[in-house]
Amino acid sequence: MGSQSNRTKVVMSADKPDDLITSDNPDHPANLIPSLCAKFWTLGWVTGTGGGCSIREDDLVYIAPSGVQKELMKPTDIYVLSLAAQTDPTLRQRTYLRSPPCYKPSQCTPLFLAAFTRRGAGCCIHTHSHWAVLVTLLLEQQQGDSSKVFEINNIEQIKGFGRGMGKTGNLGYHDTLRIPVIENTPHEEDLTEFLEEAMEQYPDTYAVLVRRHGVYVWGDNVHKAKTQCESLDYLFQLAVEMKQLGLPWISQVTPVGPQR
Ligand SMILES: CSCCC(=O)C(=O)COP(=O)(O)O
Ligand SMILES: [Zn+2]
Repeated sequence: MGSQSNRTKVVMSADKPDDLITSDNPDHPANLIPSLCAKFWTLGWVTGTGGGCSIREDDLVYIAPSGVQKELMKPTDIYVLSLAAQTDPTLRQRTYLRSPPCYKPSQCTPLFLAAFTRRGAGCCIHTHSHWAVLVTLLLEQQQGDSSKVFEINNIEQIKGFGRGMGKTGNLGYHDTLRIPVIENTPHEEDLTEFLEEAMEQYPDTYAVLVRRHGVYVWGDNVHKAKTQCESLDYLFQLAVEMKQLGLPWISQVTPVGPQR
């Protein structure tokens, strides 16, 4: 296995690339990625340069640099690419409309692109949250296929999740939330094929856990991706604490009141 630099070819193009990341609007992706990452850092999601997030607006994808302190990023650090301009179906060769000097694009880029191309997501967040990692370690203790999926039900915060891309409404209190787990690989970009397999196996999932590493969470837009990532982190923490108390993640609770 080589390093990312000799595995992924990066091509540059664009007339006025800085126009793509210059805006007074705090909700512009080039402003939003740094401000979101600064918030995520306070939650322990993107410490030590790990983790990050990417935003897609129509055809344009905004990506952070690799190996930088994500909470200190500036809009001028952001890469931009056009999804339509990508001709390599494996996305190993990528054409950037804007590329800041001195950096490489995030190693998470092909995983973010999988969420955009395969799910039509508008935002994808990758965290190295302790709670996500601990859940994968607890699952690792289980035998067989049960170690490959996190399942929880009958917890109010499950309502923070959509039913699936293209489906309306959110999960209900009694629904079971299932998040597949893939094994970690030495290089982040090598996770892509396993993330894509998990997406196929769990067509309604909005997240994939990576064993001993973290989690990828996406949504139609920034608001939904952030809501789902926060809900998931809450559930992961709860699950770890439930396990410490000997409480099961799946429970049989008799529904009360009218079922809608
Ligand atoms: C200590 S971070 C190792 C790489 C990683 O897992 C990650 O999420 C960050 O990758 P990037 O290329 O965006 O710095
Ligand atoms: Zn990572």
